[in-house]
Amino acid sequence: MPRPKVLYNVGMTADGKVVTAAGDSRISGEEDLKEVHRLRAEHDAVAVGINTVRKDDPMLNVRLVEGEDPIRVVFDTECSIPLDCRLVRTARDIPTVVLCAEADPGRVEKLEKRGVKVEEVGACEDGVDVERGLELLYDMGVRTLLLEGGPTLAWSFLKRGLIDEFRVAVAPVLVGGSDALTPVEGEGFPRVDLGVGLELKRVERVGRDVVLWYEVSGSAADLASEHEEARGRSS
Ligand SMILES: NC(=O)C1=CN([C@@H]2O[C@H](COP(=O)(O)OP(=O)(O)OC[C@H]3O[C@@H](n4cnc5c(N)ncnc54)[C@H](OP(=O)(O)O)[C@@H]3O)[C@@H](O)[C@H]2O)C=CC1
Ligand SMILES: Nc1nc(O)c(N)c(N[C@@H]2O[C@H](COP(=O)(O)O)[C@@H](O)[C@H]2O)n1
Repeated sequence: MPRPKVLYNVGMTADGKVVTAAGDSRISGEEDLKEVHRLRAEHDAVAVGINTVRKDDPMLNVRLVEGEDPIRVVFDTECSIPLDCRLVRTARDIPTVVLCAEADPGRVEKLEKRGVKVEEVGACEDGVDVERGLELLYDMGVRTLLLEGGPTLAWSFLKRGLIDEFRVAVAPVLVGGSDALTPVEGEGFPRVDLGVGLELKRVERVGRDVVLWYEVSGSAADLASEHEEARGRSS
């Protein structure tokens, strides 16, 4: 089934954290934030997990550069999104979709009255059925999706092979914290060679940050065997 192309984008400290243990996620510098808004304008939709909504109360719109707002999508298993969060409060002006596993009809009514579109797509082991959710977005006309996190939702996409590109802005700061989250959380792959392989496409300095732009190129195990084959051919 067709699905949108997915770019996962995060701001990360030089020691690999996307939020401090105390909950501060303002990591990217001003220039990179402008780039993030440019990316939002270039994508049909932007998606986050419900914890990011709970912690950051984000807008996910385009306001630092000229451009159109993308559709805002929240993966929210039980349709628990707060009615007073900014996404819901602005849903009449900016298309906002909540993808849930199943929802109480009273809850759906409250959200839809406020302009939010609620879609029940069923469950997977991690929460909302991500594959079905992406297919539904495709059916709605979404061809490109900017995944903005958080790391728990990103793992759910990654382990299913649903991330096509990864862009990370590395900020020149160290924050430490063994409880501070990294770009991808979840259970993780047990071995490096089973991880998702990346190919570096671009490195650029954006203000004070360094941006690394990767394409996903299969599992690290696949890449290792291709590399061995190429070595065999050249010897
Ligand atoms: N620096 C950066 O660029 C960014 C930082 N962040 C930070 O990340 C933190 C939030 O990340 P995190 O805690 O990982 O939470 P997420 O935002 O990834 O949300 C995860 C939650 O989404 C719900 N969910 C629904 N369907 C799925 C699914 N299929 N797979 C996984 N989760 C699903 C679950 O909650 P439920 O079961 O309740 O529905 C789950 O616990 C915040 O502190 C935020 O500031 C976030 C984005 C970017
Ligand atoms: N790329 C990036 N860099 C950071 O430093 C960030 N904190 C984020 N966060 C993402 O953007 C959301 C906030 O968006 P608004 O400014 O409210 O529009 C936040 O919730 C994360 O998804 N991204």
